[in-house]
Amino acid sequence: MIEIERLTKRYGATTVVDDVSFRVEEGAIAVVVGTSGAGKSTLLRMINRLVAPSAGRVLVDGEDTMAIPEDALRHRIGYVIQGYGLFPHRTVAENIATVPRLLGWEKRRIAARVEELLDLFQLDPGEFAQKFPHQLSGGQQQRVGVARALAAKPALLLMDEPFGALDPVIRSRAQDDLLAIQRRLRTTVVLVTHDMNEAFHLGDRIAVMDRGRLLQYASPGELLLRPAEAFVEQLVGTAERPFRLLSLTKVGEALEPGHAEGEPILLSATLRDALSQLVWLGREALPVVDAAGAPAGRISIAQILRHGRALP
Ligand SMILES: Nc1ncnc2c1ncn2[C@@H]1O[C@H](COP(=O)(O)OP(=O)(O)OP(=O)(O)O)[C@@H](O)[C@H]1O
Repeated sequence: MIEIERLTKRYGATTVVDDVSFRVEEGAIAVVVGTSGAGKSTLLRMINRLVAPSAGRVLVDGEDTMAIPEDALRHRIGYVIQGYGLFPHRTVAENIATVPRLLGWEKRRIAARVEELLDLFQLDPGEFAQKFPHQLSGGQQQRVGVARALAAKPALLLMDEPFGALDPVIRSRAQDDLLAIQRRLRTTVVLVTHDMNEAFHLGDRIAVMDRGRLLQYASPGELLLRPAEAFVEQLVGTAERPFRLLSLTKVGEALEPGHAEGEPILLSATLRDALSQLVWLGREALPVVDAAGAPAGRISIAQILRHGRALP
């Protein structure tokens, strides 16, 4: 768990992070969004003390970060930035091994960890371990960057626009991969982005910042239905609001009994996916199946509308 208490950063007379407090539960993903210059990166960099706070404090698992020596702190907190910051003259394996080496892990343990992470990120160790960063695609470099940040099993992972350099298709896959890996490892994550779609896709909670201030810190559903200020509503995008709401609910949560004809939809798909499919196929309803392909019921346009209105 991470607790940010009244964190403030001033440069001369300018306050770039202004009295920000929020808490991220163990194993949750908090996404910080806001316009350019809102103070998102500065906030993130105060968490691992790359930037020294002017006031306030950060607790990681109850411990004040000021009480932890800086290098020890950075070993406990993974950090991923746009462009991944891989060491160009080190192989993929050496890059991933950076922190375990600094921590003095035994060679065998490091090798096993590197292999485990390469597997986890679907990079065949035989093919990738000895490659250099310039021999990898952007998406592969991104995965190595995250693998390196996770190598020493950090309590917390900080990510600053980690998908910013990826094209939309790869970006969406990288987000899904991160979610799958994060759900498995249960690492607490604080991620900065200016992309609202990314925020709604990844965030258990979303922190909205504007000119250094935290305007709202809430779940995606609350942010949509109860925006604290006009600026939050505007940032969320009123035209996108219904679709974002539908994307927060799984088909399984709105399932109807009965049959329908046509291409089945998975229980785990979102209502947004279902609506899109229904409109595309020009149907009133479609069958729903579970992951094994067994029939589970149906989903209809009428049901999606009913559900859309009844959301929290
Ligand atoms: N070392 C510094 N000295 C003076 N001002 C700084 C310094 N670092 C950042 N700032 C200012 O602080 C403000 C917040 O910067 P920050 O990078 O945290 O914003 P951001 O929300 O991450 O923006 P972006 O999305 O554009 O990266 C900006 O106005 C920036 O110019």
